Amino acid sequence: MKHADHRKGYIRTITAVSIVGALGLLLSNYWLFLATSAAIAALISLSVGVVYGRAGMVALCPMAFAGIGGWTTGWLNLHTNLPFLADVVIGALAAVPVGIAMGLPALRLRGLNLAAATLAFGGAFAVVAFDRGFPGAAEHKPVERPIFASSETLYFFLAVLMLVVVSGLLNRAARTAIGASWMAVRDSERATAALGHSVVATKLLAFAVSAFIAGVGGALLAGQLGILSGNAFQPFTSMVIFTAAVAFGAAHLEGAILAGAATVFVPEILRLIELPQDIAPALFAVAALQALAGGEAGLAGALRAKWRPAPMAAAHPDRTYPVPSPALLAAVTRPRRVTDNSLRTPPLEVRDITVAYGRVVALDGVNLRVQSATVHGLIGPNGAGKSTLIDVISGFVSPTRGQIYLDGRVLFDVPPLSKDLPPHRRARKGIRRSFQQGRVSPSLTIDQYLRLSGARGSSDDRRLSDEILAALGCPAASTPIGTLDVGTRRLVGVATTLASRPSIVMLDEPAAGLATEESARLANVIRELPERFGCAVLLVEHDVKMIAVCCDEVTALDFGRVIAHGTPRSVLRNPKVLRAYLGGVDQPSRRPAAEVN
Ligand SMILES: Nc1ncnc2c1ncn2[C@@H]1O[C@H](COP(=O)(O)OP(=O)(O)OP(=O)(O)O)[C@@H](O)[C@H]1O
Repeated sequence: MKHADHRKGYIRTITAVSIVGALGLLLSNYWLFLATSAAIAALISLSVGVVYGRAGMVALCPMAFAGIGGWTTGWLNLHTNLPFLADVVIGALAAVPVGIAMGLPALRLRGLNLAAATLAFGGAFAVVAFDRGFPGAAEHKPVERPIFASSETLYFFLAVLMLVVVSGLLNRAARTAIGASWMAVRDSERATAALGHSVVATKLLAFAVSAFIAGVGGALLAGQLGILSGNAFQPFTSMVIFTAAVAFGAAHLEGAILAGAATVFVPEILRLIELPQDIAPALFAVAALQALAGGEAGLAGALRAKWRPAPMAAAHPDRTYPVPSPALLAAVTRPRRVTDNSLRTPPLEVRDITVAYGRVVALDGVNLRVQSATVHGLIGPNGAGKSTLIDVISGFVSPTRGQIYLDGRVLFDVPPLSKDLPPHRRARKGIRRSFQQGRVSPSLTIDQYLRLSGARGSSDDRRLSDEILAALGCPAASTPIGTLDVGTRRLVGVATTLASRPSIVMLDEPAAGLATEESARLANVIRELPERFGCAVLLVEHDVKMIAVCCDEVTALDFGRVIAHGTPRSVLRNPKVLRAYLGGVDQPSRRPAAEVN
């Protein structure tokens, strides 16, 4: 299989090199000039592919970043003796701080609002910086090309080489946790943070990389045209590149090439057949809408799905799991300090947690302790405060009062000492959770998801996580998550959580939406987690059967207060719990915050 893949790869490479070589040698200077423009436009489309295609943020200012790259390269070429390629790299780097600054609105804005902000930024930059003229324009001093790329043919080869190098680096990045975090943040920011990644850093890095790539495009444009004009970097050009990138799917190299070629050759063809060139942007906009109707991957994504169908998950009808090896158990269980006292330290304890959403008191002085290597159930009717408690522990909601202890150490304390760690830092400390809506990123393979979780760093980590996948009956790591059924995705979520060696695993209604049979299988897995992997589990579930089967201890909440705690049997028979689930005339109404004390 691998051999066949290698052979296909060689054939593709030889074909591509032959086509580029033939174009370079056979085309006239005029068509070569256009082909070079297309390669540069493809590079700028790749930059859109990073920030939109991968990270899902609508940024309409790629030409502003390209303009900074072009301006800086022109200035360096005019005023220093640095080699051309150094000018290009420094020019692209100059776009990075502006890219990061442009990423700041993306931390708060999304969709149309972000599009409007970035478009306005591109417009302002064009007026303030580019319309005043590029270096060398006033003196009519063009940027000097390097000797190795002095002719149109050689410059075309240089532009194509840059495109291939940048695309290769992006493909490599896609296989790391950073690349996976871009895709994950597009699917769910909360889930990305819960896996230990800062959403702020992930988004800003996507903007920085995108600005760098567009900056390389602008720098190459400076070498191609010699003297740049502000016309090339207007917001309208940004929108044309963006729509073409969306239509063709510029997250992939082939999509970026098609987008680059379309933005250059479609207007040219329209001119040759004596139609107005201005039709081209409208055509791209229609194509982009068409592509968005079929998903966000564009034409290239759709063709990839057709020609390279994702491997389907191997079926695990009976899910009989191999017993984990002692080495696996030792590796997964967090090393604890070996004193008698620390052996009794509960992995998670919350005291007096109080949360109010305006006048609604969601949690009112909740105390809960999850003992080492146990499953602790958290039950209660709708609105009892279960998810809020998990949100508080994982850092998504700040309580007004209370303390959280992780492995006996203070994680959060209000008042008097306020220690508040953001969700991604809590995840790195060993608090891992799932979400009610099941946010295991469908854009990633299991392997990428494990990387995102920090569970594929070393070869030992890889062996461990593969063994955990097998132990839970999950498919192989290369399987795309998008091809898995809901139940298997949940198991992948649990496996990923375990592979990151957490102190505490919090599962928020893992059986929601599962068929009875799937739910029973999942219950078996959860019940065995402490024994098989030595971890502690906090399980929020409405499925009473699952609670009875899985849990060592249960805490029941109602109206944000603990109404019962003990063994599953005692809690599930407790009259207060029965009343809370069945409702009744003696149910207290939810009291406003002002009345709590
Ligand atoms: N963001 C919010 N703003 C205002 N009120 C909220 C918010 N989130 C939750 N609440 C309220 O807090 C209370 C507790 O909600 P929570 O989602 O924690 O309950 P739950 O026990 O998890 O319910 P379910 O079983 O339906 O998921 C509810 O009254 C809910 O309406």
